[in-house]
Amino acid sequence: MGIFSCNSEHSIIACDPYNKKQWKKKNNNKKKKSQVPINETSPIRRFDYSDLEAGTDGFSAESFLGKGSHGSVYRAVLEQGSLVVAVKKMSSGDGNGDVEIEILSRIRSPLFVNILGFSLDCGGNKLIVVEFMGNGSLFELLHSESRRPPRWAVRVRLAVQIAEAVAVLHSSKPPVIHRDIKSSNVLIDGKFNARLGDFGLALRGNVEDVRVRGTPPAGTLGYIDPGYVVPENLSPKSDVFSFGILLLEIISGRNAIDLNYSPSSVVDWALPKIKHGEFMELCDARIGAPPGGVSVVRKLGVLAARCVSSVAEKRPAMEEVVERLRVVNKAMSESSLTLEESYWANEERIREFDGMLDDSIEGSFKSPRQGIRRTLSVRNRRRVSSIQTRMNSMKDQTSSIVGDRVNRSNSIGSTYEIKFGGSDTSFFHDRLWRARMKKGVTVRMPAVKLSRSRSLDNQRGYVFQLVRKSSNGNRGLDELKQSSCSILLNKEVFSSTEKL
Ligand SMILES: Nc1ncnc2c1ncn2[C@@H]1O[C@H](COP(=O)(O)OP(=O)(O)OP(=O)(O)O)[C@@H](O)[C@H]1O
Repeated sequence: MGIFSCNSEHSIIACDPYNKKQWKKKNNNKKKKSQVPINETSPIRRFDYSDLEAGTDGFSAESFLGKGSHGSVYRAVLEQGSLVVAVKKMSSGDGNGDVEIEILSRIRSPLFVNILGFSLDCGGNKLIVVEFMGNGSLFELLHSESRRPPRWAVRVRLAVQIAEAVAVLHSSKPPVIHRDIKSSNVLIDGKFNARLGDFGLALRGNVEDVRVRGTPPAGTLGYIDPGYVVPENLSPKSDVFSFGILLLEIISGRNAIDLNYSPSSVVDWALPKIKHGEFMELCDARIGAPPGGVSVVRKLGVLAARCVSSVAEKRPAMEEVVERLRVVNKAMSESSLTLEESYWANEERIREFDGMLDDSIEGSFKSPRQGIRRTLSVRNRRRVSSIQTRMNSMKDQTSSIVGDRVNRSNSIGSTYEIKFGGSDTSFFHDRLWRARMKKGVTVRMPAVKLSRSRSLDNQRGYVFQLVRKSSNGNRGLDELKQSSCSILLNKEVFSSTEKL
């Protein structure tokens, strides 16, 4: 039986002498290390080390993205700025890079952080080049104090995508078991989609395979299946266990293991609450109840509890997890669609929302010159019973968001850019938007577009600065409507960004 070694919050690997020898032999074999296991048809390429060095400014602190147990990760800008990648500089002698290259060169999916290629430095150490994920890791998203915690709609959507990624692995032939599913291995791409990454511990093959059976248990403390203590116990259900922990983390915003709490393990903390039906206590206190209320939390909590069952056979297969999460996702989006949630759905979809608000808002405007102030109101208060088909219908029709619903209507008039400022910066907490706002650049706010409506028409020549008055954590038009936002005018900027 293996001895567990643990490196703080990082991955742990259990070794027995036989395998230790095997791994050592593999890693000491320089010739072998430089032979990247790719075949003729592999989609991955070999990058020049000098290009990676130049693209990261000599692996400078500015390009540094983070450090894991297997090395450091850098952002590299290549090919005259047309290609942005992440470069994983593996610690010398780390065999996980080989595993990652081998697995990722065989399976690709938009749900993964895909490999683009590799490189070797002059010492023969491996560098892996993977897709760059512009929005950091799920761990940072959930736990960073400097970012606003993601809303429910975002959390459930990300959970669906992670589950789908794991299901793709398990259903591939032969199956792949990731063995290190955790929030820091889920990265968020530029469109705010979850991507499963870090395949350094993954195993490809059927559980009966000698190679799989001969590989010592590995994973991360807090996420690893407690039943996976000998190689023979490995199955896709170990990934299901880790996913269950991740789901509890997503629901509660709690770390898998947090010594500030008692009990420190999120499972030990959550399971009694689920058992006693105290579902709302699972919710991340920073965001409160989800749209759909207790029924949604119950579904999520019960699913997570099944995933972390101590009996592996009782855990659902990943396909079932995906199905159940999709149901929750659908139920939630039918309960309510706030503007911010729509925004988080992803930027591309939001672009499709363009024009939706035409004819739906009249402003509360205070002109610096005239000193006139009017109350913001939502003009069109029609409600529809369902928003089920909203995404499909957006491509060919323009719509309007009214309250928390989407109505289809004909778009009228043109729209204006909005300059953010003042207290409104908290409205969007996406890192990118914040960065842009910090720089004082005028950005287009996708969720609130103002038509050249009656109230605006005679006030052309201004940029509208949205000032949120609500102190209860504005979450979108629904609250925008209720909290009587006002819009201030700023002539100078508007004149250069008048029309979209
Ligand atoms: N493709 C990527 N794009 C952008 N940032 C990345 C990418 N891959 C990793 N990072 C950043 O680098 C950090 C370190 O990643 P890495 O995968 O090496 O370690 P980890 O997952 O945090 O820890 P461990 O190695 O213990 O699993 C991540 O937390 C993330 O912030």
